[in-house]
Amino acid sequence: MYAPADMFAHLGSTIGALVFVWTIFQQFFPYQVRNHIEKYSQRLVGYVYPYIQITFNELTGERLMRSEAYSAIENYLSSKSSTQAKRLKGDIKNNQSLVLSMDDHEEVADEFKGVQVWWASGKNISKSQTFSYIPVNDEKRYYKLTFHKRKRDLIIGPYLAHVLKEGNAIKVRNRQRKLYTNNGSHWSHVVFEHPATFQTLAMEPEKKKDIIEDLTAFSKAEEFYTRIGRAWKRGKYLLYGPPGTGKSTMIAAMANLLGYDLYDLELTAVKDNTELRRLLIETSSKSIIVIEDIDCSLDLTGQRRKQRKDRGDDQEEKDPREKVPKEERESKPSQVTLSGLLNFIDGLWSACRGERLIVFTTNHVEKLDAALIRKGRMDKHIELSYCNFESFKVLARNYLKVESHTLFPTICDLLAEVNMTPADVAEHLMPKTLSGDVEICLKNLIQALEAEKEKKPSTQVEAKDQDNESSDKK
Ligand SMILES: Nc1ncnc2c1ncn2[C@@H]1O[C@H](COP(=O)(O)OP(=O)(O)OP(=O)(O)O)[C@@H](O)[C@H]1O
Ligand SMILES: [Mg+2]
Repeated sequence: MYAPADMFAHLGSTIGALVFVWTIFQQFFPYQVRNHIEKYSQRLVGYVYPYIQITFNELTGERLMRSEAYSAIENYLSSKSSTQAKRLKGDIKNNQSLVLSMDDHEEVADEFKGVQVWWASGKNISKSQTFSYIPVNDEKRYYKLTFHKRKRDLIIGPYLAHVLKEGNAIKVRNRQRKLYTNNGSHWSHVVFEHPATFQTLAMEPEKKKDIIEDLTAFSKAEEFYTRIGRAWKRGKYLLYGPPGTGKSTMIAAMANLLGYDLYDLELTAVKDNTELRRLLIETSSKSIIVIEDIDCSLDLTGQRRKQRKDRGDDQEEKDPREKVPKEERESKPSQVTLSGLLNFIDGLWSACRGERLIVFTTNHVEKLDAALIRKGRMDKHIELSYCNFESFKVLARNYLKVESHTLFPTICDLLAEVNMTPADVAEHLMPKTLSGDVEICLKNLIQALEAEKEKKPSTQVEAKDQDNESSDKK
């Protein structure tokens, strides 16, 4: 055995000797001979070395574009790198989260169906010496995959497909999402950054769980549909409830849960069915198309509503919560019809790939034509309603960070009697001072609920009765 100092001295002299031999070899053997020797020595190594290596370069093609495979592998390896590699590189992608990847000349191991593989990162530095004032980056990075040659079929086939699929899925999750709005017949977009999540959404836990499960099942059904050879099923949701009950908030939470883009389709700006068709075709996959306030944005009920109006029993203008004034709607008759909309939704996309979710919202579900909401046309009807005690507890947790309080029973009783939207409850729970005294906020809410109770006892009772009626119908 060598002592450590001796060992280093020995190693040093061995390396020195090897460098010397290599220099002599390069000097005295012409290029062709060297090439031959290298070729045969590699072949010789191939007979004894039982591993296969595949290199994935970062830059490919003539124009040296960034390879999609390389970035998918980088994403795939990011979680493994952060637990295994000793030297890491950090970067913030899409203004969102910190993404870690392994630094050059690091190695991480992975396992697939019991088979071990190794990924190593490396870089080649180009020898071309061009003179330039601007520093030229001549480093060419790559990932090298090493595995046993007996497992060739498994790794080249299923494993690499798995790596690319997972890597792309991570990319979709981390990508910067967009909120599109149609400006007449064209989509324009801004970055979508809404903080809403299902966790912060005030709603009965059971109902919330059911929606989350439905959405997750929808987003994962792609493989199933491809396997059975059917066109991708589109999810159609109808969200209804009074203003301020969280319909728009829930749509943002859906987009955040699934990692989808949002298309806010303003139907009043769409001239006719042809324009609507173009807008819908232009939407990308993995997106949610939102059509807000369908009862106001279109004459969706077509003839039926007209006939009712002729009979003189149209109650619309009496409703103070109507969003678009009636005159405005009449002065701008939209050519988009109910049948046009339903036909597109049901037929058009059967030829397109990719997941799309369509969400309609309305404050007045009772005004919609039965054809639009009948079973089969919509996959799910979700009612968002006034704040009850369960929803209040979510808001109290979000705004005040409290799970329980001596004032909770009073609030529970009041909420059972008074209709207040989650938006209004949230407004009262918003701490007015930096110290955010919980008791002051809860007392504010109690005061507001009591004032509401005093104010309109008859209206509240009517509204409750109506609620009961509509839930009986369902
Ligand atoms: N269920 C809820 N959970 C959490 N916050 C809510 C909820 N409902 C409303 N809010 C709060 O109230 C605000 C208004 O809610 P939102 O815009 O989602 O209501 P809406 O149902 O879409 O109303 P409208 O029918 O007028 O479009 C939101 O910014 C949110 O902070
Ligand atoms: Mg809304």
